[in-house]
Amino acid sequence: METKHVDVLIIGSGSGSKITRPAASLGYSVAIIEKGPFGGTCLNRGCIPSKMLIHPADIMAEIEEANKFNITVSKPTIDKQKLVKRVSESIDKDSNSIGPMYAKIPNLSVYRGECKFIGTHTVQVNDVRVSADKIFIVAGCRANIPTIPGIEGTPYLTYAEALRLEEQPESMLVLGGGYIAVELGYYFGMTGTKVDFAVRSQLLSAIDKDIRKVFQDEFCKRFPVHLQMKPISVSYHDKKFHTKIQLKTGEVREFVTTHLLSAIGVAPVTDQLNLAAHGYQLDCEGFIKVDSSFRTNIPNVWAFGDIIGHPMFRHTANYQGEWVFNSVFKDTALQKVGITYPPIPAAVFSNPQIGTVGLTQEEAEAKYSKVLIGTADYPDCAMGAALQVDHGMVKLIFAGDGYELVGAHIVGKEASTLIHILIAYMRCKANLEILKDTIYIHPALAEVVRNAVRDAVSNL
Ligand SMILES: Cc1cc2nc3c(=O)[nH]c(=O)nc-3n(C[C@H](O)[C@H](O)[C@H](O)COP(=O)(O)OP(=O)(O)OC[C@H]3O[C@@H](n4cnc5c(N)ncnc54)[C@H](O)[C@@H]3O)c2cc1C
Ligand SMILES: NC(=O)c1ccc[n+]([C@@H]2O[C@H](COP(=O)([O-])OP(=O)(O)OC[C@H]3O[C@@H](n4cnc5c(N)ncnc54)[C@H](O)[C@@H]3O)[C@@H](O)[C@H]2O)c1
Repeated sequence: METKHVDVLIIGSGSGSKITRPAASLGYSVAIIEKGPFGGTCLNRGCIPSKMLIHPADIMAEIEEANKFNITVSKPTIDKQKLVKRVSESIDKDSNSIGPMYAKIPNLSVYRGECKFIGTHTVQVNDVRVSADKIFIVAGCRANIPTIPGIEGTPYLTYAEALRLEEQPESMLVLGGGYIAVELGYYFGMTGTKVDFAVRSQLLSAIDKDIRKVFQDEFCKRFPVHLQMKPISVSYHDKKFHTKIQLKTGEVREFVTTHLLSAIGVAPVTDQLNLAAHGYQLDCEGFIKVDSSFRTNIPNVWAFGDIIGHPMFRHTANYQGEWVFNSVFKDTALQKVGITYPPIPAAVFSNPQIGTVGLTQEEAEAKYSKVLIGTADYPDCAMGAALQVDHGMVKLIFAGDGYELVGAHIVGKEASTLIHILIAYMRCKANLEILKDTIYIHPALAEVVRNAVRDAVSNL
């Protein structure tokens, strides 16, 4: 068995990349271990391919609505095989460019394979034992395995397979109502597949209730969504899934579909890493417990990204990685202080889109005695009329004596972009007065933000 000792070991090449090259460029001996393609979930089976596939779905949705603008378009067709091939090739090219880039760094050793801990500071990958002075565990999550009776052994899809599926599914049942369900289900639904959604509770439960309601109302106009259902059983024969679901009414319905997409959350890969056996503290769901400086309970071992739990976004994992690098290798006093996050935003790239930052109304009301809400609807602003939208909403939440902006939520066209005005305002701790004393471009869609501010003022 070969052994190797390095200064710095990183497990996972997703946001682990925030440590790998920067640490090597400081002259440390560095090792990176990756079991899959370089670039992690976001590049290979997450953010990037999903958005490259959702964009054509958005085009299909625009075409569907073309008649609103007196444009007649004949029914569009989509070459699914070419679309998915193009997306996969583009991603593989990016991912394959990382290895040669790493190979040029003399003090960086690269190990391809699944590693597991065999000591607190030692892992085994293939037939090599690697130990390190400093270890960064950035190994992410995998899709949750559904436990519905009969599903085991059937060719159900998770996001990883769904994003590479070149064939055109005739019909699909989507299990789940979170981010992946509404994004990938929308993609399939708009590109030729008959999609039904089976949701345990409601769509996007973490989103502010008013925003969620607009989303749910619109989404349910497009697709059959079965809320508060309970899966009973799955069987697969004659190339069809037979999924029995108990609906809210108590009725048990069988859905017969060519495809079944399971989108019921993700779980950390801490079991595969054998962490508990070596004294690493995990929470009840298996995520690594870290303090506010991302230190695990084992000295000189840090963890960040999806493997430490919510929020699980690439932008937060990257932010954490940059903070960890800076605080461990540069401004070390920060390790004693811990991270203070700026406002954390998120977007749902479905239809309608959602952009959100800060507290929901429920969270704000639980935290502050004084809460002021302002809302405005897209159709009531000039650009809303030009776009002929019949839905869309901005909701602003101000709190405290000075009415600081503590939450902002948007559902509707361009929500993932529009929310950035409010991310910046929140980052600068802007209050109602500042948002009111701002000139918003006329007649940009951002005027709907101005209208929500005016509504808050009228509610004072
Ligand atoms: C379908 C989908 C769409 C998404 N869309 C968005 C989006 O639009 N915006 C957004 O912000 N986030 C999105 N996310 C979430 C985002 O992808 C994750 O939050 C982010 O990738 C987490 O980064 P990470 O570095 O923590 O983990 P990962 O990117 O998962 O990296 C972990 C790496 O560790 C490797 N690894 C694991 N175990 C081992 C082992 N034992 N040995 C060696 N290597 C190992 C894995 O192969 C992987 O490459 C999406 C996720 C999915 C699934
Ligand atoms: N746009 C984005 O930023 C984006 C997009 C996709 C994924 N993501 C990230 O990836 C993570 C995983 O996404 P996800 O959609 O799988 O998870 P999620 O946590 O968003 O949603 C999981 C859904 O599955 C349901 N569920 C859970 N267990 C179930 C069970 N046993 N039976 C039936 N339903 C069940 C939940 O009620 C929920 O509706 C998200 O938390 C998010 O952080 C982000």
